[in-house]
Amino acid sequence: MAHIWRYIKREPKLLFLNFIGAIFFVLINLGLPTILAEMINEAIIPQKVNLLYFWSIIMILVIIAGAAGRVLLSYASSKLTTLMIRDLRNDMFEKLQLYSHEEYEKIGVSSLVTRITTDAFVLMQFTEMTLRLGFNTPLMFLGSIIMIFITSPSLAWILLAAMPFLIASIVWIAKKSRPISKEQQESLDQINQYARENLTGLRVIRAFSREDFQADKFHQETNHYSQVAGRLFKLMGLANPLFFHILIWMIILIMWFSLGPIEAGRLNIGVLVAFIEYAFHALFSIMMFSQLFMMYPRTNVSANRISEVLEMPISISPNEDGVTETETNGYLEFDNVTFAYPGETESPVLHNISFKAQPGQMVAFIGSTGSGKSTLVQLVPRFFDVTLGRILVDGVDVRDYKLSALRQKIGYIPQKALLFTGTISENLRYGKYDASEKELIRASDVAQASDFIERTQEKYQTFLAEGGANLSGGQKQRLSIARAIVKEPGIYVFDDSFSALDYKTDAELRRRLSEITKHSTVLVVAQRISSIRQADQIIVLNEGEIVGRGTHEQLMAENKIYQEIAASQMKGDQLFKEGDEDHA
Ligand SMILES: Nc1ncnc2c1ncn2[C@@H]1O[C@H](COP(=O)(O)OP(=O)(O)OP(=O)(O)O)[C@@H](O)[C@H]1O
Repeated sequence: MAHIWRYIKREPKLLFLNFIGAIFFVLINLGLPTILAEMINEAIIPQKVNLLYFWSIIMILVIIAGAAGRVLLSYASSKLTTLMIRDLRNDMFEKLQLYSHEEYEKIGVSSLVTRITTDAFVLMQFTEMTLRLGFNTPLMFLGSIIMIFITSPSLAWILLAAMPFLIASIVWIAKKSRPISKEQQESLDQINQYARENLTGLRVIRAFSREDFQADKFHQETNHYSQVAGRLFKLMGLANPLFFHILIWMIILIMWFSLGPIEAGRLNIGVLVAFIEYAFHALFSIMMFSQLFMMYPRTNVSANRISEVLEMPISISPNEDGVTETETNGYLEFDNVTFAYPGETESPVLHNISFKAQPGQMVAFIGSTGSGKSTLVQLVPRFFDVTLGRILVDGVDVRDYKLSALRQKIGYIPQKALLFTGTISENLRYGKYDASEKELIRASDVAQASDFIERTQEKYQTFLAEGGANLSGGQKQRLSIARAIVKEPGIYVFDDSFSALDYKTDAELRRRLSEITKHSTVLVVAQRISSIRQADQIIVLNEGEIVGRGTHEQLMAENKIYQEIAASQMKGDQLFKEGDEDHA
């Protein structure tokens, strides 16, 4: 909840206006019953028409002034709230930009989306209500109590008797609603996750005809949500009738106990009406305040979820004061690296990995699925940090770099090509926003992408739908490779990025790539031996350990696992035949 204050105190002028509006509103409302009492006693009962006009005009003026206070209050509270939610969401987004993979995995992407949207909205609603009711209802309550003791202290006990009932009901409802609110938000996370999975995996779902299965899962969760929401609504729905019941009983008691004093001439009708109004205001203030109180548990759940996002310790800090300049560019060394995924320290996925690579060289990684190839190359741009050992880039431990400077040196091409909504040229300039048209064309040429780009009507201005959905898998991969080439990095990391290319394109791309990477180090994770056979060094991984290293020829001659991989991909002589074609 400290977040709310942190944001709204940034706007002291609006906060002041809010306060003034609230005070104004309270003073006017406290004045009205007294004016009404005067009107009844002096004008209505003695039937003095002139005085009736007089008091009516006073009353209208006071009501208009009250409305102005209310407008001021609404303006200030809504403005403060919208500014708060804007800044809060921006801060959450900025924090998310700093998250490493570990933090994303801890909370989960769907939950993060709910937190930045729905939870922030819950906080916004609560803040708006607090600003609107938080000041004036306690003031109104205190003012009404004072006026009650001034107008008719003998009846004040009725109000005091009603209050414990009211407060007990509010506390009971608030207590009950807290766990239900938590369940509701968690169910919303789940709904988000199913919706996300369904939308991103639409083709697979259709190909396997699993629409009904997915729909069932979704319906089950939405049913669960509606049950939980129903329980919450019921509880909240109970509040108003309960409160009004207490109010009505209080008014009946006031009437009952005022009969005697009126008969005896100790109380007049005007004062009785004012008293009822003040008592009503006092209890109504508690009721309004209780809305905040009852909303608090739900808001608290959302506020905690937001705090978790904002206060999450970042495992890989941006290291703003780290190294930014090095003498060389592209030297890489893994020095006895062991790595376990966060929370799985007992079972490392990489063990004692050591190798060196230098500009102009290509180092390739091959091994069975799950042997740790992708994990290994992802340690270079620090998507995760090593558990033991160190990784040196240009002689400096990657942890000592300013993170952005380290990543600037690396052109990472992921397994699954991801493009952004926008034109092809915007996508290609992603790593170098000031790249010239010529640079884009050259990179696309090398990446074997220019052919299909040239065939499109708008060429480099062709608009790509979300994630590049209007392109084929191979086209996406080629653009993703071209994007890295535009950046001209010292180290290229191809994380199985040739898998969607046909053999011919793959071979041509590697040939062109070797021309432009004379001064860069190239790391390649591959499934196909044909993609890496000309590498200067091939590292064979098995269960996270290096079980062989050398050139293709050396490994074919002496490494059993490599031979098995080769045999499983194609018959030996076929492999050599294709290799010969490659060399030609
Ligand atoms: N984010 C993660 N959290 C925990 N374990 C993971 C994570 N990513 C991968 N692993 C595990 O690490 C091991 C190595 O995975 P990795 O993706 O590096 O293998 P790979 O050799 O690249 O496989 P493939 O060729 O199938 O892509 C696997 O056992 C995998 O289950």
